Amino acid sequence: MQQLKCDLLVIGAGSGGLSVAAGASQMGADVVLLEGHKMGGDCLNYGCVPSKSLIASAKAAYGQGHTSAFGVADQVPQVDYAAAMDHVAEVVASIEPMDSQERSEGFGVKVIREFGEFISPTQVKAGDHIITARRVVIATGSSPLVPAIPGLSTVPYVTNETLFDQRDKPDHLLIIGGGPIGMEMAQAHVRLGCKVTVIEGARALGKDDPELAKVVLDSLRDEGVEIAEGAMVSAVRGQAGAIEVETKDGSIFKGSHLLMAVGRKANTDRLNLGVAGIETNRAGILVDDQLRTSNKKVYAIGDVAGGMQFTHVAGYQAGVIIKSALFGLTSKAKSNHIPWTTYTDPELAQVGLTELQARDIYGAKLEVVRFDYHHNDRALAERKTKGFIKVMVVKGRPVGTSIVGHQAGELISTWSLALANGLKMSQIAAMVAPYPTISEINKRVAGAYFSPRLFDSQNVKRAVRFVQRWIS
Ligand SMILES: Cc1cc2nc3c(=O)[nH]c(=O)nc-3n(C[C@H](O)[C@H](O)[C@H](O)COP(=O)(O)OP(=O)(O)OC[C@H]3O[C@@H](n4cnc5c(N)ncnc54)[C@H](O)[C@@H]3O)c2cc1C
Ligand SMILES: NC(=O)c1ccc[n+]([C@@H]2O[C@H](COP(=O)([O-])OP(=O)(O)OC[C@H]3O[C@@H](n4cnc5c(N)ncnc54)[C@H](O)[C@@H]3O)[C@@H](O)[C@H]2O)c1
Repeated sequence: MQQLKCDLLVIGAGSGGLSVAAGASQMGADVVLLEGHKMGGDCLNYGCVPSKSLIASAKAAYGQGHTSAFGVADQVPQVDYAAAMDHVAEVVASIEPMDSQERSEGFGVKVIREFGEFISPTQVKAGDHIITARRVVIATGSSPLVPAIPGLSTVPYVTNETLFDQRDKPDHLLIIGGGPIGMEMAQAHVRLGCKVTVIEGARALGKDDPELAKVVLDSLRDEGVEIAEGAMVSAVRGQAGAIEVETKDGSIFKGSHLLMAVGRKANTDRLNLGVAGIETNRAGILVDDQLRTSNKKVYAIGDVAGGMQFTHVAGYQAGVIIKSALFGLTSKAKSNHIPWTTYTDPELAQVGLTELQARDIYGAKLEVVRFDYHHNDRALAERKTKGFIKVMVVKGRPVGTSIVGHQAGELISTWSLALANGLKMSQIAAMVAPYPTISEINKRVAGAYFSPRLFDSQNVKRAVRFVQRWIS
């Protein structure tokens, strides 16, 4: 056994772990990073990158069939599913160097390609190394949850970890779960020429404002995706090419392939957390607002910490703990300014409170302002007029923003900035956006907040009449 000592031991080289290790090492800490599987974790290998790359193929296919409104004849897209998946693999490969062992080593990090497990509150064993660290960061991510549905273990199915290895185009893809994975992959596959059925036990896109989710779901249905909601799966049977999914009410859905997308399970199994006094619940490792576990020398970040499960959250949390682990400063993680986007077409983006949440908290003090895409000139030029923004405002400051429409994921960052810094609607209204851009929507919705105050106010009208009498 080789004994190692370090300032910071990071377990898991995904979105969170890579950021902590690189940041801490470049600031002078002695860092060891463990990775038992692929460098880059879920986001690079099985998550964000492959899914957005496949969505890009699907968008290209859809685009070919929808050009006539622009004066260019529609084409029937000739989709080569295997080639689309090869494009996905190429994109992953092009990003791999950014997350590689060599890059981390370039920052001075010692990388050990082994799974780690605690053998004491401050010691972790990885292969033939025992590492003693001043502070440990657990960033081991999550895996697809595969529930014990009767019959599931007897049929072939894919998860996000195997979907992108597939080269045979599914004739009819059944997807269990209508969350972001299910809905993004449903639209991608229908656009690539597959029949698609989504079977969702509750409400599809259930974490988002239902008014906005409906715009996305209607679009997907218009494109041919069958979406069954309130359809909890109770049994699965069949064989490759002929799969049947049964729901609690006795409905049966038939398809050729099956994708399981029913949520995530925190990667804690291999860690031997008990020996380190680290507590967990169903969602993952329990952390306080400084991301410390019940063992105060150990932090947990990213998906394994059971909160919002996004790459940008893991990256943000990495920054939070670097401050406290390296400089001993109190550093708290906030969540009110964390946005998320589901990359369907139209996109669906949220930051802060939804309308329902804001109404629960603020009641009559809440004002909701809206602006529709069809009033935006660029959206009209591009024929992307579906969608709207709504901003929840309390005493002149936004407390949440929801956007459904073209580039919603790009537009939402402005509102994260506003929430992170407690900006007022007047500060958003003071911004000037270039004409004609989709981003004018952000300014116009702030304008919509002030319009009734300016244009419907008798006081303003009286003041203008008064001043006009006196100026020459
Ligand atoms: C299909 C899909 C699409 C997604 N799309 C988006 C998106 O568009 N935008 C977005 O923000 N998020 C997206 N996500 C979520 C995003 O991928 C995760 O939130 C993010 O990867 C979490 O980062 P992490 O560092 O917590 O974990 P990971 O990136 O998963 O890294 C964890 C690493 O730890 C390693 N590991 C586990 N146990 C051990 C151990 N004991 N010892 C050593 N190493 C270990 C694993 O092998 C892995 O490499 C998507 C997820 C999926 C599944
Ligand atoms: N664009 C993005 O940022 C993006 C994209 C994909 C995934 N992600 C991340 O990955 C996480 C996981 O995504 P997900 O879609 O797997 O999970 P999810 O938890 O968001 O959705 C899973 C869905 O499956 C349903 N379900 C569970 N059991 C079922 C059953 N037996 N029968 C029918 N339906 C059932 C649930 O009601 C839920 O709606 C997301 O929460 C998100 O954090 C992010």
